[in-house]
Amino acid sequence: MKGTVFAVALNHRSQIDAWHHAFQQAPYKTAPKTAVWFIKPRNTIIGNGEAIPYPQGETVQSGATVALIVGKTASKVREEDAAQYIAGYALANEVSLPEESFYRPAIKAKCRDGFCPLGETVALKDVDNLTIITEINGREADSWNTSDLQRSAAQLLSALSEFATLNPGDAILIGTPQSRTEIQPGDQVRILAKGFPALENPVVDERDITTRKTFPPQPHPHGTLLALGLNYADHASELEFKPPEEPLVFLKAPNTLTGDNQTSVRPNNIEYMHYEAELVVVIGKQARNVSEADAMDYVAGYTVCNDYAIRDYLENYYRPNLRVKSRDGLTPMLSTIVPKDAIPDPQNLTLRTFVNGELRQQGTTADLIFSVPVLIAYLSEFMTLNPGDMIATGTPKGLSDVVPGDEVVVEVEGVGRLVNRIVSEETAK
Ligand SMILES: O=C(O)C/C(=C\C=C(/O)C(=O)O)C(=O)O
Ligand SMILES: [Mg+2]
Repeated sequence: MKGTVFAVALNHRSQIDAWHHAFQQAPYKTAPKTAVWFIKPRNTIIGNGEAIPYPQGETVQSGATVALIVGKTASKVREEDAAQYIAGYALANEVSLPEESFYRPAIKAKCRDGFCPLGETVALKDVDNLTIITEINGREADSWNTSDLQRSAAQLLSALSEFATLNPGDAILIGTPQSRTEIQPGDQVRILAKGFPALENPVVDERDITTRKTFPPQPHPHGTLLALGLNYADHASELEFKPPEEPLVFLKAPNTLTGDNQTSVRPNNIEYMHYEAELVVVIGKQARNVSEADAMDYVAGYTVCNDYAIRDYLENYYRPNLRVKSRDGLTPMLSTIVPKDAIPDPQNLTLRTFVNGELRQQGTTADLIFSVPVLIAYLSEFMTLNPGDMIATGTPKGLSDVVPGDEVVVEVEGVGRLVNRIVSEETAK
């Protein structure tokens, strides 16, 4: 799979029923109004026949589904035109630990190594009434029909392309029912649907997997972009949150990246477009189960990003939804990496944001709740970090709204200074 694998949560009617009570809780007290997106990063993707690694002591659930495969660059596509942008479909398995909450992106449940088997692409016209069967060790364990989805594949492509340009090879997993099939080491998981070759994967205790997928050491910015929410206590309290007890990690797709001296679009009819100055750590060497003490050996260097958020679009589900944080061009990042050795102490750098020359945000990485080594140890405990992967470490207090015409400069001491200008949707056309 050469593209980004997007996935949608809560798209099956049985999930809406099962989570009904949770949706009524504060602060939103309503079901999600828009599709709830997340990403299956590159460490999760495996092919037909490859082993699904089973993390010891966890419950693992198979989630048979279909992936829509994008065939042509798609931006703001209408539902009725969606078919022109679809190359075909492939069977997929959205493997997950049980979903205990839809409040956070559940990276630990969904983004483990090998948790997204993907089959061969088939040029089918649509998958709107497709029965998907899961067999475990040759016996049928589950069956569901795509007609029970809330949004069809065409509707999903249209909704996602509204804020994220999709490229050929990108995929969208169209959803799974609430009930999933538990799998165990030694199981053979087979997914079947009419018109598709079977997708078959053995489940293997992850301690028995000796080879890990490597990726070419692509230059920044093509790795997986992980980002921290609320990693500075002063910023958490500014948003009226308690500081987190565990890192709150979410993912951003490549469509959101742009460079220095570029423009970013403020959507019409919103109130909160917030800049976020962040130190970005770039991984230099494959990291899995790395201790805090060794973590810095895996760092190539540092760069700077502006993790813009359209906070109007926050919903209380898989927060923050990609619609808030992964919009086209809304993550400016410097293309230069300052080597690790040039920054003796990444835990003592000043971050600043200037809007039209006025200092609006200032903080120091000394206030990071979870430090760089802690984050690398935390992530590598359940996923392989590869060269080129990036960790945006979060932003300190000092958010304010920015509007078309504003020049926004974010800087991290010793690492760099990144300039961006805000434009309106009309100017961007
Ligand atoms: O968006 C929010 O309200 C908080 C948040 C993410 C915050 C950051 O990106 C950050 O602190 O840098 C969230 O995950 O909900
Ligand atoms: Mg941020």
